[in-house]
Amino acid sequence: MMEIDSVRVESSLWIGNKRYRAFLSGWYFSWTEIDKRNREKKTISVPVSEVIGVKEGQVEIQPQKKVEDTDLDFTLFYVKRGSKGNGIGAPRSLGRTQFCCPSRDVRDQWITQLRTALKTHSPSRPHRLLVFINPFGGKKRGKQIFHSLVAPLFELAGISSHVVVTERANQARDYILKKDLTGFDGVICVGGDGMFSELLHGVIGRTQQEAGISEHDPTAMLRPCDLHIGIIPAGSTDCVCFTTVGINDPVTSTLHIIIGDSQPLDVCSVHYQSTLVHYSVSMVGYGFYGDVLAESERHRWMGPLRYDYSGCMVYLCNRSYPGLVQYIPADSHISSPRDNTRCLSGCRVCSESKERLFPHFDSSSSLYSTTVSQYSSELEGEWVTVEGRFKCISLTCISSSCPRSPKGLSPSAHLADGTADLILVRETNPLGFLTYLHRHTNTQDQFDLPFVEVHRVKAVRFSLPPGEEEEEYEEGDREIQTSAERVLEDPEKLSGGNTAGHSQQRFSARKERGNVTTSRVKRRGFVCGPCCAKPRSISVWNCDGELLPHTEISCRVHGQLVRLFARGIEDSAVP
Ligand SMILES: CCCCCCCCCCCCC/C=C/[C@@H](O)[C@H](COP(=O)(O)O)NC(=O)CCCCCCCCCCCCCCC
Ligand SMILES: Nc1ncnc2c1ncn2[C@@H]1O[C@H](COP(=O)(O)OP(=O)(O)O)[C@@H](O)[C@H]1O
Ligand SMILES: [Ca+2]
Repeated sequence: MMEIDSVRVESSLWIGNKRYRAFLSGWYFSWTEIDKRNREKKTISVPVSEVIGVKEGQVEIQPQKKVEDTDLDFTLFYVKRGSKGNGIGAPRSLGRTQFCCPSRDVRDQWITQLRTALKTHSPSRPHRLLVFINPFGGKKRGKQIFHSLVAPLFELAGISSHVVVTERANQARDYILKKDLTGFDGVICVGGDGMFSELLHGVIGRTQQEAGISEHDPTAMLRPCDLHIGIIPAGSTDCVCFTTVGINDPVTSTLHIIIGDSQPLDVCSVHYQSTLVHYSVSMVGYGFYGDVLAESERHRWMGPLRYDYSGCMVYLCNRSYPGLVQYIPADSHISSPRDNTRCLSGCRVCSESKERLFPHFDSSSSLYSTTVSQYSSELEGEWVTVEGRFKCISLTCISSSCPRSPKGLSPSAHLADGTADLILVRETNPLGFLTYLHRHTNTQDQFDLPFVEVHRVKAVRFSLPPGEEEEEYEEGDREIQTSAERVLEDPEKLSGGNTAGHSQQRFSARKERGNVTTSRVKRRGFVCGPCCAKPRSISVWNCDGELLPHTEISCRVHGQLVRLFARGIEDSAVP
């Protein structure tokens, strides 16, 4: 018999030939084995928010779909936590349990009750998603990963998707900026950090355009984006996925998307004079990381290995670069890059940051006050100046961990605290620099070296020493337009109003990818490869895997600007 009251649903059920007592109460669905003497044995509990679907009959979807429509059975699919895989967070897989009921009536009641609970307890699940697949990312397995691993799970969960297989770089970004997105609850990329970056630019640009905020204005307070971004890892580094989920596994990421997990993320805007150049989440890097990226673009055919090969080549060149770095420190009472903490799921530092970042947010109506200033007070503070020769300069909003470096560029960085970590590695001997690099891969502290310093910051700017002035690019001239400008053919709609001059900027760091050719960034005194004869004094910025066309840039952190379908790293056994 089935007992139903306002707080609890209960009945006997069978799994195979074993009898269970099943309960649905509050947020959990549980089943306890009852032995022949009516004693309770072990209980399995699944949060309703982690149920993927409830199907009539005996249903299998792996290794292939099989449905046997029997009267007494129903099959429950849910998120199952696996043991540690090859990441720093636990992988998730699809759990499946087939229940047999005493009657068809009881079966139908269980299905109805479970589906109602699912609707009540999972209000933020997506129903319709826009998916972009880069067929050339990473090992070129994007399409296969989506169709074999992701699509069957979406179908099981009742999520419909519109799929776009990209044919050119920036197609996904332009689509988000230009097309009607009504009805979509999120945008998904199947690819690497470059594809994520396209979605990031599309979503931020579109939100600012709709809010009438100029992305070019370095002091403007950007509007946080409602449309969630999901990442199915199928690229080379997949740093954003690894840092926000703890593992690069397409099934784990798909399950986070289905249950509508939400993880806010800091974003850094990079400006040249008063023009927006790029947004970054994982790394804005000059010196070593810039040179590695420039070199690796020539070896794209090697796939993900190109970074290791180029890393060795650039390491052997043993270069350092002069520069002037200025930064505005973040409040050191809140957190520090050397406090040995990790930003884990439900992080206190990040949740307490929300109020500080959005003092004008009205949580009762989920609205931002339109009467308050569009300009951020976050930029208040003293600029600190550091001058010298550097092996590398890196700025990262998040820890930027990846399989190559499981603790990341800055292990104690926070995903959503409104700050970034600035790492300055001064000129040193090759063994010293190798020690620094190697410490990214083990438990030793990479900041505990005399030539390394790290600062938690809100903004950074970089300039060359006098006499090393910046040059314009000559190659493959292309108009630079920001996200908003691409969509808004009518610039008057932008309230910031300083867009007119920006399309004059020349952007010639032209890159074409995948099956197309790659033309490298060239500048005087900058010759890629280990074979260069003369020392170079200017490197190039690597911004989340893109080469920037400018050297004297300024960067600013925008706290919790976007949201991912993720929940941070849950495993406490992180290195
Ligand atoms: C001796 C071992 C050294 C290991 C050093 C590991 C440092 C790892 C830091 C990782 C920071 C990752 C930041 C993320 C950047 C991505 O956004 C971005 C784009 O990714 P996508 O292609 O998937 O679109 N990726 C990158 O720019 C790649 C940067 C990768 C740098 C790796 C360098 C490997 C260096 C190996 C040096 C070996 C020296 C050996 C000398 C004998
Ligand atoms: N169809 C396509 N052809 C060429 N380039 C593309 C295409 N789709 C996306 N891209 C670009 O390829 C770059 C790399 O893609 P990504 O998915 O990040 O792979 P990887 O991690 O291997 O670099 C991205 O910057 C993206 O803009
Ligand atoms: Ca941060």
